[in-house]
Amino acid sequence: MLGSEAGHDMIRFDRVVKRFGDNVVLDELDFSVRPGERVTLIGPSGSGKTTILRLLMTLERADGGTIHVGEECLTHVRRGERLVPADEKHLRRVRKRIGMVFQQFNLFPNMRVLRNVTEAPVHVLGQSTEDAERRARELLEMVGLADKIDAYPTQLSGGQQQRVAIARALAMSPDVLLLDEITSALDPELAAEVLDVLRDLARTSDITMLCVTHAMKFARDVSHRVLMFDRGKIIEDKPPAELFEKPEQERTRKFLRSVLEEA
Ligand SMILES: Nc1ncnc2c1ncn2[C@@H]1O[C@H](COP(=O)(O)OP(=O)(O)OP(=O)(O)O)[C@@H](O)[C@H]1O
Repeated sequence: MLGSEAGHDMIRFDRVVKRFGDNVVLDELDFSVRPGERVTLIGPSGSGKTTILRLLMTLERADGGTIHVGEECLTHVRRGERLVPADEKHLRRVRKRIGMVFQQFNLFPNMRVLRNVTEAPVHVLGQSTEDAERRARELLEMVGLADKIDAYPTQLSGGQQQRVAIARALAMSPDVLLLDEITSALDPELAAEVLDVLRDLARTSDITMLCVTHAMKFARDVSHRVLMFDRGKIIEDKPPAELFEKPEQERTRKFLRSVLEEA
């Protein structure tokens, strides 16, 4: 399925297969996320959650199936009547539409905060420095760091660095924001600051978000849907209140108990 046939989903996986050697991590996985929806992936370590985000970032290639982001197919391009695997040029174009925030902030250490946020809009999207800086200041204000624009990343706390990373991802005006365990490297107090920013973002914008987290409170407060993964398959897909209060599967109950014990 390609282009407009993909319908109205913002993210769509159709029978996606991903293997690492003999390890079949995703086995014909289907799922979709609608525009503006915030979806959280939960599940035990090794169940394939990060692999899904990496496929969307085109950091990994699928071994089978198709992935769409909006109208764009990430996995294939059409050549005449044929579908062929997407080439690097196509991937570069699609990648711009996807924002990602990682556990380990990954800021440019030699650049001040403002430049961290303007770098990609200027060099990848071709925005003027003036426009990019205006937008960066707005975003840094939104994440509560208007007074840190001249600081270097090492002068900031982990929570502040992560908030810069969120502003940096949003500066590209992505269609989709992917968040991979973004609070796991932070102390609870700093994690709370980051989660507050995301709660605000969820309240004030209609950006589509796909998150992997062990922070169940965040999943509950921010998501429209929570998908429980086990061994590369979705075993429950429900609004958070329902999933957390009335999990149907024993596997989900066991996982939720283990996460609560850790907290
Ligand atoms: N680059 C790689 N090479 C080989 N195996 C990999 C690679 N990346 C992931 N895997 C394997 O794929 C499986 C799924 O990993 P993935 O990181 O997606 O799980 P996860 O659900 O995100 O786990 P966690 O909660 O620990 O981050 C694991 O068995 C992992 O060992």
